[in-house]
Amino acid sequence: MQRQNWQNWRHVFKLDPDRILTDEALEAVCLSGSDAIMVGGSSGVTYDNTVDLLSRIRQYELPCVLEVSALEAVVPGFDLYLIPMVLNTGQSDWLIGQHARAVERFGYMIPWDMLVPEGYIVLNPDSTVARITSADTRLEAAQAAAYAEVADKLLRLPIVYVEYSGTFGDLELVADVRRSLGEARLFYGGGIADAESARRAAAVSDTIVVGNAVYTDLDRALETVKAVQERRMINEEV
Ligand SMILES: CC(C)=CCC/C(C)=C/CC/C(C)=C/CC/C(C)=C/CC/C(C)=C/CC/C(C)=C/CC/C(C)=C/COP(=O)(O)OP(=O)(O)O
Ligand SMILES: O=P(O)(O)OC[C@@H](O)CO
Ligand SMILES: [Mg+2]
Repeated sequence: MQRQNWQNWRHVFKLDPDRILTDEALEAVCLSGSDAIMVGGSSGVTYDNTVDLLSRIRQYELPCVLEVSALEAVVPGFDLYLIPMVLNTGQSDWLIGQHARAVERFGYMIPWDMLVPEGYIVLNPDSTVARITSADTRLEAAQAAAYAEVADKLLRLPIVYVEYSGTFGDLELVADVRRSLGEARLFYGGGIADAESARRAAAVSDTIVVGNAVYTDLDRALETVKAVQERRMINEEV
């Protein structure tokens, strides 16, 4: 069980149970040297397609965590469960309402030490996640940093996730968010498609998340792992 290690992750691939990935592609992803696989998506995620993807990933040794986006698709057998809470949503359901219903439903079955909450700041207005959660994506850097500070210092969430799903984000904003954090780790996701974008995003965050590129240009997606590892080696030498 690898559940304690998430704080050291520098690179994660996010795989969507609702999208098709060949066995060869999955093998390349799982043997790439990435720190973990996160299973998740904001739509079309079901119990069956999540079980299917988990069982395929389990042929490999790397940690596999579920980012819960739908109550009916919570599947046992993952190493950890990441629980998104959208900080800049217009509807409290996506901040805490669905969570309360999950607790009503799963009750005493919840292994709390396997759950890690993530404070999401959703910033691409054209993403499915922004539409579903009615996120206020027009935040200035100072506003995003303030949300992050609340998450870190007041709510004490261990992860702040700057989510630009589908597009490469404003890295100056991301850097401002990072400066506002104390204990929380900063996850960045959105539009990382090659070594260069991975390097740039990794310079202003703790963990980078690569999703779409796996499905659109796998070879370049795989280069993102090496880019982050090179950076890690340089940091360890300094
Ligand atoms: C025994 C055992 C294992 C029991 C299970 C214990 C457990 C884990 C219980 C659940 C506890 C709990 C509190 C659950 C929360 C339930 C829930 C549904 C919360 C809401 C989460 C939320 C805010 C979802 C909104 C969407 C979101 C933020 C999804 C994250 C993934 C994401 C952003 C994907 C990218 O999406 P998109 O922009 O759409 O990109 P694609 O179009 O490419 O997909
Ligand atoms: O799909 P991309 O744009 O790589 O984004 C990754 C991840 O942050 C999505 O939740
Ligand atoms: Mg999806």
